[in-house]
Amino acid sequence: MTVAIKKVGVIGSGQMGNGIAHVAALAGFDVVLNDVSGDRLKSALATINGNLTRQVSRQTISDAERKQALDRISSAETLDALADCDLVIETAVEKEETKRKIFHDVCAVLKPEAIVASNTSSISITRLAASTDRPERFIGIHFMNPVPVMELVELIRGIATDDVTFDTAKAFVSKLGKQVAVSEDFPAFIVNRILLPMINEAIYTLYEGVGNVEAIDAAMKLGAHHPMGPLELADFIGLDTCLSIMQVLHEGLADSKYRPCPLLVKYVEAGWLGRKTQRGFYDYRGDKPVPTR
Ligand SMILES: CC(=O)CC(=O)SCCNC(=O)CCNC(=O)[C@H](O)C(C)(C)COP(=O)(O)OP(=O)(O)OC[C@H]1O[C@@H](n2cnc3c(N)ncnc32)[C@H](O)[C@@H]1OP(=O)(O)O
Ligand SMILES: NC(=O)C1=CN([C@@H]2O[C@H](COP(=O)(O)OP(=O)(O)OC[C@H]3O[C@@H](n4cnc5c(N)ncnc54)[C@H](OP(=O)(O)O)[C@@H]3O)[C@@H](O)[C@H]2O)C=CC1
Repeated sequence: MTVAIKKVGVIGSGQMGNGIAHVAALAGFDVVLNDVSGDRLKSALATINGNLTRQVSRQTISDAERKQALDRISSAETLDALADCDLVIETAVEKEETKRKIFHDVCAVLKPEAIVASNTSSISITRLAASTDRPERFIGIHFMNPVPVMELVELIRGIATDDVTFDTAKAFVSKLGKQVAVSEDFPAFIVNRILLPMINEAIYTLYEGVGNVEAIDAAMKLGAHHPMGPLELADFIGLDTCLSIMQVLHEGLADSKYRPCPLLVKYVEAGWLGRKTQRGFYDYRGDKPVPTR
């Protein structure tokens, strides 16, 4: 059994939030996009319009569909605007305390039957669910970046998630035209349990001087046919998010093989978070990315 989803709230309008709002609106859902920053919301709407326009120019959607999708998205700086949502997807920064505060505040305004989901990359769904008034209607819906392009969404049940919530989330993901992979609730789930240690190892390879940025990325692109090199991908994901995921793996599985590379820590401490701050393993401020090591 599923419940009807018509209106979707998206909390956090960064790269994942704008992608989730984009695909949900294109699939016919009404969307309320929330962020603490009005500037972020403006730039998220501009990004969504840019990505939709590119889809029009590639003839994957019509201009009328672009306009309808944009009309379905409203933006809000406060959580009150999410009160009549049937499903809310939190996709703010990968910090457990921030997410817990958001769930506390949003549950206070939501109708009791609304489903609450997190797009967390790594944090325990059971633990996040326990910070809400509705653990049975809480679930992990984990999209991949870039959301409009990637086919997969991981679904993660917490210990209390009920069948209706799971079936409704599954139907929602399939209405977006994406495939589901079901993961048990272990640190970083499936994709990031495998992908992030690989990225962390690439950073150790750089840290130990085995190769420079260009050599490491070229090796994995040309030698293993990865679409992006691991350092380019780390910059794309965001180095703060990469570090948070490694910390969750390290703490949650208590195994030294997940120790975040000190060089990753240093980049994050410098505020060099990758593409979103224009500097990470590459410097994006010029015409083309230049390696920083
Ligand atoms: C951290 C987590 O919790 C989980 C994660 O998400 S881990 C990250 C998972 N993602 C990846 O591993 C991405 C790896 N990279 C890739 O697959 C590819 O490099 C890529 C799809 C991002 C770009 O592909 P590309 O062939 O180099 O570029 P390009 O030809 O310009 O783009 C391919 C398509 O993606 C679209 N695209 C590229 N970047 C985009 C973006 N940021 N947003 C929206 N669409 C985008 C392009 O418009 C293009 O669409 P069409 O095929 O309809 O024309
Ligand atoms: N990057 C990736 O490849 C993937 C990330 N994820 C997960 O998605 C989530 C978001 O990641 P991503 O989009 O990359 O991060 P970004 O840093 O791009 O965006 C996060 C957004 O959340 C906003 N924000 C912070 N606090 C709040 C709050 N209290 N209420 C509302 N909005 C808030 C931030 O605003 P401000 O900047 O003003 O603080 C920012 O706009 C994380 O949990 C991440 O792990 C999942 C899959 C892939």
